[in-house]
Amino acid sequence: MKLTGFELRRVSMPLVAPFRTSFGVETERDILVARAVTPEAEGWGECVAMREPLYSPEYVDGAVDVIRRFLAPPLLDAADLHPQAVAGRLEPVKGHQMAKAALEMAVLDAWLRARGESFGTHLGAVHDRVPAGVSVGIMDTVEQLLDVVEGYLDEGYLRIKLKIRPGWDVAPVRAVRERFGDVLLQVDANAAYTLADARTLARLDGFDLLLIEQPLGEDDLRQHAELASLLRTPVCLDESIISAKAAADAIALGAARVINIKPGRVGGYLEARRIHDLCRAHGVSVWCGGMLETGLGRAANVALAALPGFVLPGDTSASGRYYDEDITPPFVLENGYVRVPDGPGLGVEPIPDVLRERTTATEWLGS
Ligand SMILES: O=C(O)CCC(=O)N[C@@H](C(=O)O)c1ccccc1
Repeated sequence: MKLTGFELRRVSMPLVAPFRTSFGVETERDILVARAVTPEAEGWGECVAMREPLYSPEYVDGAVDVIRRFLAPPLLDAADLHPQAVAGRLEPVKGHQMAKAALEMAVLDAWLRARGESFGTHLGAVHDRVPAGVSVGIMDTVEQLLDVVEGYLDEGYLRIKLKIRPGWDVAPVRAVRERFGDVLLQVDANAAYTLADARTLARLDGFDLLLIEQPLGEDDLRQHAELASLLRTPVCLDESIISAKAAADAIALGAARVINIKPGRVGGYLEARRIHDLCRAHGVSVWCGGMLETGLGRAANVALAALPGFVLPGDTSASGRYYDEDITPPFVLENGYVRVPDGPGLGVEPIPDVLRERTTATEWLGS
C-alpha cells in the first residue's frame, strides 16, 4: 500500500464533567487524530497523548512534532507499506509509543478497509460484544462519589474503577463496598504511592478488590514486586508496561499479576496483541485500559477487548461517559456491554460536521 499522505488534525473534546486523577484534573481533551490517505482507502488513527506529560513522558504537541519530523517521512517514503512493517520502520526513533501508535492505527485501518476486514477479525476477536467497566475520578466527598457510582451502576456498568491517591483510598473503597455490595471493584493509583505506603495499601486487602493498578512509579518494577509480596490484592501495571518486553520483565519479576493493555501506551494495536499473547502464555489476566478516546480509539479498543485473554472488564465505557457528542456515532451500553464494530477497519468513521466543528488545527504531511 503506498501512502499519499497523512492529515494531522487537532480535535477539542470538552468532557461532560471534570475527571480528576492523582496527577491532575482533565476538563477537555485536546486530541490528535491522524488520517492515512492511500489510493485504495483512508484510515483513522488516534493519539492518546495528553496535553501535558503528566501521565507519561509524551504530550500532544510533542507527538505532532515527532510525527512531522521523524515518524511520517519513513512511512511516506515506503513504496509498498504493510501495517506489520510500520513498527520496524519507526524503530530507529526511540520512545514516542503514543505517536507511533496513532500512525500505525491509521495505516492499519486504511489497509483493513481496503480489504473489507474488521479490526476485530484481524486482531483475533472471539466475542461480538465486551463487558464495560467505568473509571471514576477522585471526588470532593465520599457522598458525591457514592452518587456518581450509583449513577454508573444504574446505567449498567459491570465494573467500577476508583481513582485513589494518599488520603483518598481506604474510606472511598470501604464506602462503595458497604453501599453497593459485591460489585466488581478495582482501584487505580496512577503511581501516587511509595513502598513506604505498603501498610495503607494492605488495608485495601479487606475489600475483595479485583486489583490495585500502578500503585508505584512507572520505573519501579522491583518495588512493585516487593509490594506484591506484601499484598493479597493482585497488583496490576499500566504506566510501566510500555512494550511486550516490559510486560515480560514485569511478569518475570513478579511485579504484575494483571496487566492493563493500552494500545497507545505500548506503540499500537499489533504490540497490544503481542502483549495479550505473552500474558496468556503466562496465565496473566489482561484488560483494556482507556485514555478518554473518541469513538475512533474506542472502536479499536473494543475490538481488542474482544480477544480471549481480556477476561476482565475494561475501561471501554460508552461515549457518553466522557462526551456529550462524540466525533463518531456514539458507543452505547447495552445491558452493560458494548458491541464490537464489525464493519471494515474500525467500523466507524467521524461524522464530518462534528469533526469539522471540533477541529482546531489541521496539517497535511505528504506529496
Ligand atoms: O475510561 C477511560 O477511557 C479512562 C480510563 C482511565 O481512568 N484512564 C486513566 C488511567 O490512568 O488509566 C487516565 C486518565 C486520563 C489520562 C491518562 C490516564
